[in-house]
Amino acid sequence: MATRAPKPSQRSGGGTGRKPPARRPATPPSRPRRSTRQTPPRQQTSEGAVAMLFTWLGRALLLVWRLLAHTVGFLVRTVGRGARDLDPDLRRDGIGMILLATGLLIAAAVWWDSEGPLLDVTRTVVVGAVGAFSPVIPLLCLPFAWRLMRTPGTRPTDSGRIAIGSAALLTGLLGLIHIGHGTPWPSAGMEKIHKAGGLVGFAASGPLSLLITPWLTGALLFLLMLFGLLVVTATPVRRIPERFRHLLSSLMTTDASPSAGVDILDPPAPKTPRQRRRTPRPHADTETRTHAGDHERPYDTPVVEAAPDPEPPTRPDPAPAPATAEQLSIPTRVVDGDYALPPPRLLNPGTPPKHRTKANEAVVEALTGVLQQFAVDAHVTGFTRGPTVTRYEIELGPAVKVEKVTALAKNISLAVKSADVRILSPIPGKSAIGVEIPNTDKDLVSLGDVLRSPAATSDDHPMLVGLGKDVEGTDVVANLARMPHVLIAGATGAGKSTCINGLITSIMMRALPDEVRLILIDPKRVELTMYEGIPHLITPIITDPKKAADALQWVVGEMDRRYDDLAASGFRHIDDFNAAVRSGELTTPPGSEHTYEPYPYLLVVVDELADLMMVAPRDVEDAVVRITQLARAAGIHLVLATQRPSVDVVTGLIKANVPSRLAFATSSLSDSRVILDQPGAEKLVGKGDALFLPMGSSKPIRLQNAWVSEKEIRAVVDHCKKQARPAYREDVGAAEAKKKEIDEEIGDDLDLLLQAVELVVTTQFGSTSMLQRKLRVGFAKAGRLMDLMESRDIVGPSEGSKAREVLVKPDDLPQVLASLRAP
Ligand SMILES: Nc1ncnc2c1ncn2[C@@H]1O[C@H](COP(=O)(O)OP(=O)(O)OP(=O)(O)O)[C@@H](O)[C@H]1O
Repeated sequence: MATRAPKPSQRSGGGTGRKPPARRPATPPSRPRRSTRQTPPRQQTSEGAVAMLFTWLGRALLLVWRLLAHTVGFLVRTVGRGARDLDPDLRRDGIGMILLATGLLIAAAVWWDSEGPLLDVTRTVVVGAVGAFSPVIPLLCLPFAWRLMRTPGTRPTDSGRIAIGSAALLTGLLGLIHIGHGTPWPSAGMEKIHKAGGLVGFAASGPLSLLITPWLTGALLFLLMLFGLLVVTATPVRRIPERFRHLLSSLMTTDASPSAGVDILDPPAPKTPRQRRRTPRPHADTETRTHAGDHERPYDTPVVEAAPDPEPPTRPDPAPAPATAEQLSIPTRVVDGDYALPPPRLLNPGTPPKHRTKANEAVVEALTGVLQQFAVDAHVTGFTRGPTVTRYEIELGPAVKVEKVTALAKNISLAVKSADVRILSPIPGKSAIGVEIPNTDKDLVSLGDVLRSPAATSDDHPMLVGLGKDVEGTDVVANLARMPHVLIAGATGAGKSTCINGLITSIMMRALPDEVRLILIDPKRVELTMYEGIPHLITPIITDPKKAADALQWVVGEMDRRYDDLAASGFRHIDDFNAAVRSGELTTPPGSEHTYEPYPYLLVVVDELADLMMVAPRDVEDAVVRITQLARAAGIHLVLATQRPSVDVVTGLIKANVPSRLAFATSSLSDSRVILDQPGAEKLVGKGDALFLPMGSSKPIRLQNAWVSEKEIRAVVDHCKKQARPAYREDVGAAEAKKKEIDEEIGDDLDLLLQAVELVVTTQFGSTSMLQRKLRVGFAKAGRLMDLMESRDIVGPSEGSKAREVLVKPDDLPQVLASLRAP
C-alpha cells in the first residue's frame, strides 16, 4: 500500500511561510518528531589523514564530473530545444536509435577490434572505464533501446530512476569484478586495470579496500548492486516478497504481467480451447475481487456474499424435455476446430504507477496549511496515491469534531486549486478522514495490465472483466455473471463508452464464443459498430430501437426456454446444468427429439437505454424487469448504459432490479442520486474516474476505469474474426415479436374488438383512454383490446403517453374487419 507519512516539516507547515496560528494545536506525544542528528566527535586517528585525502580526491572528481556533465548537458539542451516540439513517441524512438548506434559503435570497437580514430577513442574510453565488462556493454544497449521504443508513455521520472539504478548496479558489479582480480591500482599499469573492473571498478573498490579491507568493501558493493536492482525494478524492500510472488505466479500462469518486469517480452501463447475447458465455479456468491499482488493486505473492496443456495442441486433422472422447449436456442458450435484466444500482447501496458510525486507533497503542505490557518487540531498523517486521485488521510486530535474538517471542504478546494475534492468521513476501516484530490500528474491504467494482473489470471471464469484500479492502485476485476446485471451511467465524455469497450474486449480476450454469446444494442450507431462480425455475436449489432425492444422480448423468450430445460432436468442454475451435460450425466431419454447441450452465457449490452425508453418505454421496462428478476440462474446478464440517468430512463422498477451500478462523472448531484442513491458522482473528474457500487454494497469504490484504445480493440476483433465466423439467429428481434400475439384467443371480445378497430381506424387515433370512454370499458379491457390490435398490425407499439400510430387506413377497414370475423 502506498501510504506514507509526510515529512514532519510538512506537518508543521514550516515551509508555507504563513503566519503561525493564534492557537497552535498540540502535537500528540505519539507523533514522531523531527530527529535531531547527533554529529559524532571526530576521531583523530592515523586513518584520518588518509580519509581526508580521499575526501578531497572524491570532491575533485565530483567537480570534474559536474563540469563535464554541464558541458554535455548544455550541448544536449541546445539540440533538445528543437527536439522539444517533436512528438514524444518520435523523441523516444530517436533516443532509442542513438542508443542502438552507440551499441553498434562499441561492439565494433570492442568485439571486432575495428580500426578508425573514432573507434580507437571509443575502445580507450569504454575499456578504460569498465575493463573486463566492456564486451557486455553493446548487449545492454539493446534492451534499453527496445524498452524506450516499445513502451509508450515512459515518463522522464522512470528514465531517471532506471538510469540511477543501473549506475548503482554497474558500479557495484565493476567494483566486485575489480576485487575479484586482486584490486590492481593504476600504478601497476593500465593493462591490469583493463583486465579487471576498469577505472570505475577501481574507483569503487580500490581506495575503500585500503580503508576497510577488500572483504568488507565487497559486501558493501554487493549491497550497492542490490540497491541498484531494486531501484531499476521500482521495488521497495518491503515489496520484495510480493514481487517474487508476482514473478512466480506469472511463471506459473500463461500470461506475463508487465508489473513483474517482463513488459518487453511477448507473453506466452494463450491456452488452447481444450486447456481452457473449465469446471464452472459455484455461482451462489457474488464477488468483486481486487488484487494488489498481496493478499495479506486488507483491502477496502467489499467481497459481497449473496445468500447461498439453501440446498445443493439435486441430480434427478433425466425427465422428458418439455414439449414447449425448443432445441437449444443458441447455436453453440460456432467454433470449428481449435479456437485460440487473442494473445495478451495485443493489449498495451499502461504507465507504471507512481507512489509519491512532488505534486502530492505540495498538496500535503496545502492541507496542513489550511488546518493550521483555521486552528483545527488535525494532521495529515499519510496518503495513498491512485492513478487518478490521491486519498490524503487526516487524523483528528482529541475532542475535535469531524465537522471542523468537513466544513473546510471549500477552503481545501481553494488551497489545492481543484473543484473536485471529495471528503470521506471516515475512510472505511480507518479512524481517519479521507480527502480525495485529483492528481495533476495522472497515471494511465490500461486494460491490458488489469487483465494480466493476478486478480484476473487467477480466475478463468469467462465472464470476468477488467474494470480498472482503485485509489490504492489495486487491480479491480468483476465477474459479470455474479453482478448479475449492471447499470452504467455518466455524463457525455465521462468514459462510459470506454468502459463498455473494456467489458466487451475483456470477454473477447477471455471467453470462447461457445462460452459467452453477445447481443449488442447500439441505437447511437457509432459506439459498437467495430464489433460487427465477431463470433461471439448471435445477431448483427442492433441499431434500430424498435428492433432492440423486440430483441429484449426475444431474450425473455430465451430465458423462459432455459428455465423450461432447468425445470425438466431438475437443476437450479445453468452452471450446474452445463456441468451435468458436459460430464454426460444429463441426457435426454432415448427417442426424444430434444437434446441437451451446454448453454453459453448470454450478455446483452445496451448502449443508450434512453433511446430505447423513448421508443417503447413500457415494453422495454417490462422486458428489462423480467430479465433482471429471473435471468441470473439462466446465465443471462444485462449491461445497461445511459448518459441520461433521469428517472424517466432509469425508472424505479429498473433501478430496483439492476443491483450493481457504475457511475462515471455526472453533471448534477441529482443524477448521482439516481444512479448510486447517494451523492459523489458529481465530484468525479471524468475520463474514466468512476464510483463502483457492487451488488449488496452501500459504499461505492472509487476506481480509474481501464483504458483500451480503438487500435487495440481492432486488433482483438481481427483476431477473433479470423478464428471463427458468427452463427446468427435469424429470429432475434423479429420472430420473437410474433410472441406478442399474446392474445391469440379473442374469445368473447370479438364484438368489442370489432368496435374498437372501427373506432381507431376511422378516427386514426390509437388511444387507450378513448377506447375506455367511447366503449365504456375499464382500463384493463381497453389495454387488452389495444394489444389485440397491435398483434394484428392494426396499431403500432406503445409510445408511452402518446397515442399509438394507426397502421390501417380507413379504406382498408372492411377488409380488416372481415379477416377478424373469419374463423
Ligand atoms: N479509462 C480512461 N482512461 C483514460 N482516458 C479516458 C478513459 N475513459 C475515457 N477517457 C477519455 O475521455 C474521452 C471520452 O470518453 P468516452 O468516449 O468513453 O466517454 P463517453 O462517456 O462514452 O462519452 P459519450 O457519451 O459522448 O460517448 C476519451 O476520448 C478519452 O480521452
